[in-house]
Amino acid sequence: MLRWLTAGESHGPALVGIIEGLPAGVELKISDIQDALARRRLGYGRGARMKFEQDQVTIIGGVRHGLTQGGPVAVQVGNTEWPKWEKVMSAEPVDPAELADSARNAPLTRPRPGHADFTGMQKYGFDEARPVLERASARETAARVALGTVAANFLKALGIELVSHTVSIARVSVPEGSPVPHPRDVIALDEDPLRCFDAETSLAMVQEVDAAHKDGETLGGVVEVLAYGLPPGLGSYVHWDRRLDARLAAALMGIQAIKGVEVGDGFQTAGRRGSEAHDEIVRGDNGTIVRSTNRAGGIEGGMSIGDALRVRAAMKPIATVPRALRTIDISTGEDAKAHHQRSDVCAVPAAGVVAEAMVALVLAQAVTEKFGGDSVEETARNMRGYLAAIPESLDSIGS
Ligand SMILES: Cc1cc2nc3c(=O)[nH]c(=O)nc-3n(C[C@H](O)[C@H](O)[C@H](O)COP(=O)(O)O)c2cc1C
Ligand SMILES: C=C(O[C@@H]1CC(C(=O)O)=C[C@@H](OP(=O)(O)O)[C@H]1O)C(=O)O
Repeated sequence: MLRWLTAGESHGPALVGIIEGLPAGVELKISDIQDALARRRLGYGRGARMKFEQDQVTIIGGVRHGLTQGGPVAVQVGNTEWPKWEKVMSAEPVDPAELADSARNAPLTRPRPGHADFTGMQKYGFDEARPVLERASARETAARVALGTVAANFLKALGIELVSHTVSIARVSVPEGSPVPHPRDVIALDEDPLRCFDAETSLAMVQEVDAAHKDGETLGGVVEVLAYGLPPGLGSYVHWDRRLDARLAAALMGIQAIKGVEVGDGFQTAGRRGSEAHDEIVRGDNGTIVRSTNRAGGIEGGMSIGDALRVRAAMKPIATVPRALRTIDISTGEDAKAHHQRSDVCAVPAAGVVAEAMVALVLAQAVTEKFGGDSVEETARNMRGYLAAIPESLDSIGS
């Protein structure tokens, strides 16, 4: 089984990710991970930290001469700001006198609504929020994107490719029925300030972010991830926790600030009549069986159907609102304004890159389950054998 874990704090020395269960022979270079991390830093509306902090990537194990070896792959993403935090975040005990004048170490006793701060303090028995926010912070998503790169490289070797894009920022959305991007569009997408595939909508999104910034506000939005080249039959209908849609939903909901997930047309489908809700099975031009539409987002019965996969995730507005929200100072019991130093106005484009990484990890897990293999060649051979044995495979419309 493919599994993965991350460790590390937002202002610690580094984040670490480990992925275990991938076959040998997956191509992986440090620059692949650096490129993915650079994409995660993009996006109009991100805060000051993204400008000065760099992600320092080291592959600690599992890769030799650019190829995975079959063992766990461990990646470290160093925080370049660590020297400023060395005392505050030291793993070793520190003499309190050394921290007495440290503004960075000032107790965070005004928990921010919308964050893990207050309940985290109650649950773990802390008298301030620093230990909570250090791990709850979405800085951790850098490690997930690093691991997602390994998964995406594995999938690519099997002809499966992913792309993500921004569908809406606050109330500004791409028009319904707009073209969806393909992985070949990723350079154009990354050049767009909001990773939006529709230039006109992107301009309106920039204005929305500017207006929110001016008003001391923050914004959320919706991202979409597409995967092309999937074989039919990943996941299963036989049990709830084998369903591919359920596993994708859990992975997407596991991203900080994601509050809703849609598969295909999702909530819109609920408002349609049955005859307009599904994807009819018809003969394509070359005689193969195809779908007339892709409303289901490439999943039926908890399984990939061989058509393009399409999932969306809705992000709430950043909770550290400059126009600070009401809270209680836990040290005094008095009414107060929530702690605020700096923050992103909008991190939706970055969330799209993180969502892409999570989808890549879930798909890689489903592929290894279905096809096994200790080398990529063995996995590919098993997949080819399976596809050859399917009497009529699907050509995907729109891929
Ligand atoms: C890529 C990304 C960047 C984020 N940046 C910030 C930020 O700068 N400030 C902030 O308050 N929250 C930020 N968040 C969101 C918080 O981490 C999140 O709202 C918090 O963990 C609580 O959300 P939850 O209730 O879903 O866990 C970001 C989330 C993501 C995915
Ligand atoms: C550091 C990252 O995102 C951070 C996520 C985050 C949060 O509360 O989730 C808060 C901000 O950090 P800080 O409070 O130190 O300014 C973001 O910059 C990153 O994405 O690499």
